[in-house]
Amino acid sequence: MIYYLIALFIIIVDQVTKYLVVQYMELGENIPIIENFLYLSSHRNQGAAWGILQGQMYFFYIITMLVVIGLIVYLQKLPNDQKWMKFALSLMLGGAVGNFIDRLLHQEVIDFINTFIFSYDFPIFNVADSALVIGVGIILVLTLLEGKKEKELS
Ligand SMILES: CCC[C@@H]1OC(=O)[C@@H](C)C[C@H](C)CCCCC(=O)CCC[C@@H](CC)/C=C/C=C(\COC)CC[C@@H](O)[C@@H](O)C[C@H](O)CNC1=O
Repeated sequence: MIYYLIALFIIIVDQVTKYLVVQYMELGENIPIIENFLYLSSHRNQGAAWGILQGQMYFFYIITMLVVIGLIVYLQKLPNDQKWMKFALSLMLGGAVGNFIDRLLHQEVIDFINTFIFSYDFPIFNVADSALVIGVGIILVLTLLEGKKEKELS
């Protein structure tokens, strides 16, 4: 149950930050937070990561629905001792729903976090994307650790 509250928290933070960007920033406006590293840039994306599949909303609705159903089934099935795994799934659930709301309401996703990682202009993203990527990252680490443990045991 707590995991749905985490997902809900992610959705609220995601939607509130997007609301503030829409309300208080012009499209294309750039606000430097840390020069040459972190900027707030009001941006819209009709696609997925790196703007792939622009405008394919029905595809995104179907994929996101499958992702959300998969995450809920997995959250229900996993034993309660798998806290980190369930935490990662709840982050991804919140992220997927956050972007889904944008796609349903606006047929595009609101992005505003603009970072220059090693001077590479990484695509502008949002809180939902961050939750998704962190969730994927935690699952990757858990899987690697699991694999390592098995190797030591065998
Ligand atoms: C994070 C997944 C993208 C997110 O997927 C979603 O919504 C899911 C729930 C539904 C999609 C329809 C299906 C997944 C597509 C998978 C994908 O795309 C490959 C992703 C790899 C990933 C490694 C795990 C890289 C990460 C990139 C970025 C995130 O950096 C933090 C750049 C984000 C910017 O391009 C920004 O404009 C994107 C915009 O906000 C819309 N966001 C989405 O479509």
